[in-house]
Amino acid sequence: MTDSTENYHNPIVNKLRDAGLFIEKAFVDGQWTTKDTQFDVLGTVLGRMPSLDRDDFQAAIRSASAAQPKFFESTTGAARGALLRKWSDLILTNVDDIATIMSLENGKTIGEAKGETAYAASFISWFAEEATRSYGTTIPSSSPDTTLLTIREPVGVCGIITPWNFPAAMITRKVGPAIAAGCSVVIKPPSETPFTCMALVKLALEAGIPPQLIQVCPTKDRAAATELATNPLVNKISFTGSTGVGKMLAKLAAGTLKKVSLELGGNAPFIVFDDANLDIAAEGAMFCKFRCSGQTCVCANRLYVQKSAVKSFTEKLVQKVAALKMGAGLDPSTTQGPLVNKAAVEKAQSHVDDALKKGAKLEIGGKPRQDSPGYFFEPTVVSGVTTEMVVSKDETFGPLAPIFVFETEDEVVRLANDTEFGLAGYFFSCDVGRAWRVAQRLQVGMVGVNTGKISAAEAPFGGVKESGYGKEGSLYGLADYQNIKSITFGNLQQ
Ligand SMILES: NC(=O)c1ccc[n+]([C@@H]2O[C@H](COP(=O)([O-])OP(=O)(O)OC[C@H]3O[C@@H](n4cnc5c(N)ncnc54)[C@H](O)[C@@H]3O)[C@@H](O)[C@H]2O)c1
Ligand SMILES: O=CCCC(=O)O
Repeated sequence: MTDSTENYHNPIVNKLRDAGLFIEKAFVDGQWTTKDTQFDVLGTVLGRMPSLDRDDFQAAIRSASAAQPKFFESTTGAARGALLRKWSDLILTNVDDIATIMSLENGKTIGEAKGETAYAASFISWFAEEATRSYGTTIPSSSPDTTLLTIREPVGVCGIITPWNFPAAMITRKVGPAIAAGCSVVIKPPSETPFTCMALVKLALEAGIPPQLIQVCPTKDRAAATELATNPLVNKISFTGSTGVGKMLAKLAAGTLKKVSLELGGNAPFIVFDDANLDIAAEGAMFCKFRCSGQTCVCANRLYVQKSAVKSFTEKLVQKVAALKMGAGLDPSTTQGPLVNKAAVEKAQSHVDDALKKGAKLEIGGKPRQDSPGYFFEPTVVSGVTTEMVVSKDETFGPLAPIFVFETEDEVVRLANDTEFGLAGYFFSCDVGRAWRVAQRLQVGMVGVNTGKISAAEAPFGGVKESGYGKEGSLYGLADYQNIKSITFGNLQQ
């Protein structure tokens, strides 16, 4: 192990204004550290990271546990807010470098990467404000002899595990409220995209956040990462990722009854009624289907279009898809970056093949492409899709827009809800009565009505059913990192 933050010869640093933001190290107990056991990020194209083991996780947890009470006891909400505000400002000042690192490790376009960096910073600045609004209550007591009130306390040490598709925002949406509440965190960043996380943490230190408060344990050893779910010193685990891994972590966390937040997979319905503005609907579909090349948990997975609108909507969508341009994320003319890996391309292909085999029609796209390095799959639209096809049940997590036809409102609501997932849902209609009805009837945590954009720091983010539990961002996000303590005061007068 070493305490050096020096950076060296990796060619990526030539693309950065501040080469020190590219860090191939872990951050444990206030030290930048490395190990002999390492893993490649993007093969060997980008860099290497130390792969931490269970002992390292335990050391990080112990250090975070020792630091947390000191931090909470020595800071007010306003002081924690000031630290977070400074961190958010530093992220925005370094947006170009962070976006460059993110685009290189994730593949998303530089425009999207800058957008995500601003989105990531917005969670920190949001929770900087929330830190000062952590109110308790006074409660009318049922007994004349007592006075009852509540205060909010940090849960303690939070284990944080996040996916590669939003290398910055999934981390700040958790770390922002954790620090606002007075918690410490041990982060297991995604092994596909650890470098964005390290840059963010370096800026957190520059902002003055105490070193032991944020620990980062990159690893390829998934079993070691489960220490965050089992170690008794960890009080909460917050996970974003697939439903299978989320369920496994929740079971492990039950052993010590940790508080658990789970942001899991989706299978979002996207409904276009025949009274919708079809141009707005097609625009919404482009955003929420093809953002991050279809690799977001809130991406539309099933597009239901009412029979009389299907021809016109499909034409509009195909025309827009034809204008997309695949390529390297750093090329400013690129609108679609590569998928995360070969398996992602194979999954998209298998969903297309299955649909076509069962009678769907290919409108555009439909195959892998290899014009530049990376795993590309053409933005694809398939029509005539039915419930027998795999894509009606399984999240593609890729650039495939499958169009189903429906006839009535009742039918489409039933179809939309016919899934074990319940993260996001979208629909387009100019009928106010229908808008209110359908918004209530969709079994999801988040609904977009006449818009495909539902994500913002102020909007409660989270799902129902097997898409998980807990709300991130918004006025609810801080509470997930706090315990409410009730204090009953006995009346001292006889
Ligand atoms: N609801 C949300 O907010 C949200 C946001 C982004 C992604 N997602 C979901 O995430 C999934 C895609 O991400 P993914 O493929 O990286 O998910 P994943 O579950 O495979 O991985 C997520 C994180 O968990 C880690 N992990 C994986 N297996 C583990 C194990 N056995 N023990 C400990 N840690 C483990 C990974 O290394 C990564 O850091 C999709 O289903 C998507 O819908 C949900
Ligand atoms: O992938 C899921 C998160 C994306 C978002 O916050 O909009």
